[in-house]
Amino acid sequence: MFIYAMFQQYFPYELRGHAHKYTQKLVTYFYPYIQITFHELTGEKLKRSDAYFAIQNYLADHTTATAKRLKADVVKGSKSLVLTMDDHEQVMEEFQGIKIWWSSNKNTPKRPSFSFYPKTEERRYYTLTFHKRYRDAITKSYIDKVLKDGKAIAVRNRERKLYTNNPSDSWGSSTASWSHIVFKHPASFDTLAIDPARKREIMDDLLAFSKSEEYYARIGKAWKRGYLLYGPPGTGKTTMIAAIANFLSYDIYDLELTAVKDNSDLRKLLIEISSKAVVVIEDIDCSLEITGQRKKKKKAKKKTTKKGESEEEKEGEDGNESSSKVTLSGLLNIIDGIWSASGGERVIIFTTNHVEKLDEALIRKGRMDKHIELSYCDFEGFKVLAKNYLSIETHPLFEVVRGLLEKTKVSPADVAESLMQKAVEEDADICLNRLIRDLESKSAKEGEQSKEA
Ligand SMILES: Nc1ncnc2c1ncn2[C@@H]1O[C@H](COP(=O)(O)OP(=O)(O)OP(=O)(O)O)[C@@H](O)[C@H]1O
Repeated sequence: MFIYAMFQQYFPYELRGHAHKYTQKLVTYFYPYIQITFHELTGEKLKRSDAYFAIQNYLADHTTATAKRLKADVVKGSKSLVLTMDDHEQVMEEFQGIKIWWSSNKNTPKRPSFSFYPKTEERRYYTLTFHKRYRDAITKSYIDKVLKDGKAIAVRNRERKLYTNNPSDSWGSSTASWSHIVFKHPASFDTLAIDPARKREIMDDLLAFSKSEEYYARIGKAWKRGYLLYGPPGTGKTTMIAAIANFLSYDIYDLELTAVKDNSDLRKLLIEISSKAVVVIEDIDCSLEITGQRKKKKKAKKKTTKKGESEEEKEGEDGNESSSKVTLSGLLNIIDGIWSASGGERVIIFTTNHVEKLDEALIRKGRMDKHIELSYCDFEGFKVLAKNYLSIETHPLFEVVRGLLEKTKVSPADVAESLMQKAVEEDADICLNRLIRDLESKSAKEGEQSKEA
């Protein structure tokens, strides 16, 4: 390594193309090895390239040899622990049978530098060394792979955010904007109580979407995918949204349409949404003006129903009209139009308990590409919940539960509530028996109701 340093000083040969692309210096010698250095950049320069940080992530995550010798360190701006290489530490890895050496170093400037952008005392850099006969494989494939993987690891490890929109008022004193908190929801596809085959299908769909940047560009479509989640209350729509965001490592933008004054404020909010985002509009049927059809139905109904109902419906309409003037066409124009021009990896999700009330234009394929019905708890769903809540996969009482679930309509939320331990001494038997009692009483009630009807 000493020899490299000497040659680097006296016989440097820079490949400018690569130097620009990777913020690197590629140096070759009479010696058969090539070295590339990737410098830590600060200030404005950092925006141009984050190659150094991508490599840092890659080395911490990928190099098995490194992993044993890594030390825990806290990376700037993040509270999560990240493993990094020690100064002057060297690790070796193999890529397609090619040996590659990475080393971590630092420079301390001898003289203070005067610059518009403040500089840190020390400058860190990674050096990559390999035999010059593999120059093409390394510069064309390996470095790209490292940078891509390193960036993906950064996305996975970053602190994600849950954004909600602040109400904008109709007098213009407050404008539409987002507030955020750290998003930490434990939901995952593993803990989601739905049919395993459907779960796999949704995960495959999401995965394919997240890897399809080039495909979307080629077919000339905006890189977005729409999901419509519908089903009765407590069947897991919100939980699935959290699981999707966790699965893709995206931020969530929870858009409350009734708090948006008009289409122009909606446009402002949607334009601000970053890439890698799940945009959620929950209970879309409750956001009036969006459901044009529902309004028409209500008006027709008013003439035929008794006085009390008619007044109640009128109240609902007026209330919603005064709170938001967002229209269906406004929402669609922004999603289809502006987003298409702005690129970026976004999943948009609408949820509703009443899919039949939604305007066809809103949920047609191409806008809401995937319609997912979440329904009452079946035996497969119950088994997932039993595993989540009681850590059991079988039990003699499972068969009783299966029989009751076949004749009772109960949401996963209700099943989860019955299964939940209410005291430390409660074991699986107690919780399952409680569930059985609850299911029996629900089934009896449903029987009585159907007799009355
Ligand atoms: N399919 C499911 N898998 C796992 N847990 C579930 C599922 N459905 C419901 N739950 C549990 O029930 C609670 C309520 O579910 P959730 O809020 O996701 O339902 P929802 O369909 O969004 O309801 P609503 O339509 O009322 O908003 C969750 O906190 C979760 O613990």
